[in-house]
Amino acid sequence: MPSQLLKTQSYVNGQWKDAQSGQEYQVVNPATGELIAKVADCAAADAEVAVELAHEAFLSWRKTTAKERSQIMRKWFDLIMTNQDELAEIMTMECGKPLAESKGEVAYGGSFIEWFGEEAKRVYGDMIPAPAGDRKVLVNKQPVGVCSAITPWNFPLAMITRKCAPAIAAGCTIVIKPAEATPLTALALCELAEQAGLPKGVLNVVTASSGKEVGEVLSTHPLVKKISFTGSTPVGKILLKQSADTVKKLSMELGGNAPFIVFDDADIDAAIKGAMASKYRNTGQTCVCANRFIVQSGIHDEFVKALAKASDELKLGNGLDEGITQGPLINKAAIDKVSGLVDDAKKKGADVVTGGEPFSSKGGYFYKPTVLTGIKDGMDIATEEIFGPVCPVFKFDKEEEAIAIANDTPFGLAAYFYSQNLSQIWRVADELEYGMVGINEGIISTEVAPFGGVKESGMGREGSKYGIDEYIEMKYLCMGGLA
Ligand SMILES: NC(=O)c1ccc[n+]([C@@H]2O[C@H](COP(=O)([O-])OP(=O)(O)OC[C@H]3O[C@@H](n4cnc5c(N)ncnc54)[C@H](O)[C@@H]3O)[C@@H](O)[C@H]2O)c1
Ligand SMILES: O=C[C@H](O)CS(=O)(=O)O
Repeated sequence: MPSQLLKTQSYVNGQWKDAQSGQEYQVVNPATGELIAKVADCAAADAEVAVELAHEAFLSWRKTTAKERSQIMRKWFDLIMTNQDELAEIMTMECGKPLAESKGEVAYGGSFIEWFGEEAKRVYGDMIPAPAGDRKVLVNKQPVGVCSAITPWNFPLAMITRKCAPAIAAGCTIVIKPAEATPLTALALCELAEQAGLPKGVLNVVTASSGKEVGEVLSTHPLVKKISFTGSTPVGKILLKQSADTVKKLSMELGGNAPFIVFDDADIDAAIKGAMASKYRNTGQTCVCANRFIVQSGIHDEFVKALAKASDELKLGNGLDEGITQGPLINKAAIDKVSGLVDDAKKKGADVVTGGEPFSSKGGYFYKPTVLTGIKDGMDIATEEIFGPVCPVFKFDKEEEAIAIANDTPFGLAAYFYSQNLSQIWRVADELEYGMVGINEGIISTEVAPFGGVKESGMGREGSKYGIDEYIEMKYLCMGGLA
């Protein structure tokens, strides 16, 4: 187990701190159930101190030049990539994803620091042609102030850097509460930020066994001007309500229910490749995983057969072991949720083509890769975000049916479809009510593109040239009295 980067205390104002209460909580490996570490279990008082110190740091950090911020961020990115293996090992131990996926996430998460370190130098204001000769009209862009972030367990590094990178690049400071299940990767990031020269109080991580108490401070404290949340829609709604009294700037990256439509003319090999990549990434535990397979009747049976065959070839086990391509689910509650959805579907008439039950392994929370057909309205799996390695397959005949099924959800994060007909591609891309659409591609996330959803999948965008705007306020200056 890597020692240099393994930290178990909160990181506040450049110091490693126990919770004021002295309380700790256990972080366990979901593949084995073994204890990895005991971590500071902070509460409201710890979060309040972090916010106040982040505010103090903001008063000086906002006065640094974009170039100074950019140079520190570049060093931080370089250190993350130098420590990629160690960070990946910590990540796999606490969240279970196979080591190769963890290494990929380190590079993906690091790319937000690299990207926004560059974007820092391109936050341009405006000089607007004035409506009268006695004045100048300008727009000045300034950092929002102290930000807070609350993040999920499934991408323990990337969901943090996708928020702290634009915030820090813009000149803000930030207080982060990582998911209770995966605090160690977040704390390791702080160690590397300190080595890169990030001043104290700019990046702060407050660990806690529950989000409620610390989250309440981070969503109501008057010194916090912006909250960025990534997680489930129900929790996002709680934070939206809690943030209202102080009218905070908001970014919400919430739940998904991605349709994966396959038309008769699709390249079936490409569709299977995309389906496997999208569905089984992080053992089906990502917000953009294909959640419903909607397959045209002409290609349905061939697609189902190929999907089941590829699913059977996945190798379940401890993500640290060689050749493992499917890790555990994050905890017992996740196993119970996925089992409940599959059992409900079976009871209501779905057929199990492969899988359909937990995979018994000592201490770990494993579920067999599963393909179900005959999915109908009324089955819970037809509407719920599965967050596990299960492929429910709907069959359709006409294009408009597929679009209606795909859009029939309160969610609107990612959608995918496979077709080789250009007119159909433009028609379907226009009609899908989602923030992001993969066309003949199952893996679409990148730091250069705007990531985010519509409807109850959230608001705002992360990454891309748009991502830094979430941490900027525009100030209009009218310079009058000029002869
Ligand atoms: N849209 C995206 O970019 C994106 C990315 C990753 C995950 N997700 C979504 O996140 C969910 C899975 O992640 P999860 O299980 O960690 O989600 P979750 O909503 O249960 O927890 C997310 C974070 O919120 C905190 N939290 C929980 N209750 C809280 C409360 N009352 N007040 C304040 N904070 C609270 C948790 O401690 C955790 O840090 C899925 O719905 C997935 O779709 C979305
Ligand atoms: O789970 C949600 C993440 O945002 C997925 S991704 O890493 O951005 O594709």
